[in-house]
Amino acid sequence: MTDLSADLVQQKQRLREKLRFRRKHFAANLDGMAQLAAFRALPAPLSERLAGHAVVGAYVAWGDEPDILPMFAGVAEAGALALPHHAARIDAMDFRRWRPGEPLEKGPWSTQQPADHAALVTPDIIFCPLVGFDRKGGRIGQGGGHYDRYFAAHSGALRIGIGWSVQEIDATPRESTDIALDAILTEQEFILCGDRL
Ligand SMILES: Nc1nc2c(c(=O)[nH]1)N(C=O)[C@@H](CNc1ccc(C(=O)N[C@@H](CCC(=O)O)C(=O)O)cc1)CN2
Ligand SMILES: Nc1ncnc2c1ncn2[C@@H]1O[C@H](COP(=O)(O)OP(=O)(O)OP(=O)(O)O)[C@@H](O)[C@H]1O
Repeated sequence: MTDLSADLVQQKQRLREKLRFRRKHFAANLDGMAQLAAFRALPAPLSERLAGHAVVGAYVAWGDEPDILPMFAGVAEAGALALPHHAARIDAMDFRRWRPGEPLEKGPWSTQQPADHAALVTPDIIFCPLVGFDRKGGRIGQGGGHYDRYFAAHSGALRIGIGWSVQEIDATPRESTDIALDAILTEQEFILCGDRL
């Protein structure tokens, strides 16, 4: 690792700690009505994409992440919802189909995931949880590089970041392996980045 990339990794780690703290306090102070209203409706450009039976990659909220599954109730009933899955910590992240009523299991990173025998699918559009973001589509995740590697291997899938508005920063330190988001959805706005949507 060069000194420059070591420095970027350190900068990102410091930002992650600060942003997780902000996210925790924001989520703890959201009142019940605000919780109910947040992330319940898809912005028009996204619902148009989903109408064509696109396979949607979402996630089961963990800790203070926004819960987005209610937004995809119809998609899930139609059998077009996929969730991240890890066979083991050393294995790459993939996506498995999941329908309401099917079991979820605790994965090797403690997140809830479909059973190991669930069908492997490739989402057309991926909603990924953020630790931090900027308006140009820069993203800070958990730090494992799992989404970065998945995005690199599946560059055709649309990438939508999900976060609370307080997770915004002016600019995220960018490593060569970072892949920009196409859009970001917060409880307040839908931010388009790039020209794929
Ligand atoms: N809800 C949700 N599901 C998800 C993710 C996520 O961030 N949120 N993932 C996103 O990749 C994948 C799971 N992978 C994860 C990898 C690392 C950590 C994490 O918090 N790591 C801690 C250290 C944990 C440890 O070493 O024990 C950290 O980086 O501080 C979380 C999830 C797939 N599913
Ligand atoms: N396409 C890739 N191929 C190989 N290594 C990668 C790739 N993408 C990321 N990495 C590695 O993963 C490390 C962590 O990446 P980064 O700090 O960007 O994580 P993150 O984006 O916060 O996490 P995630 O992608 O899981 O949400 C990077 O320093 C890099 O070494």
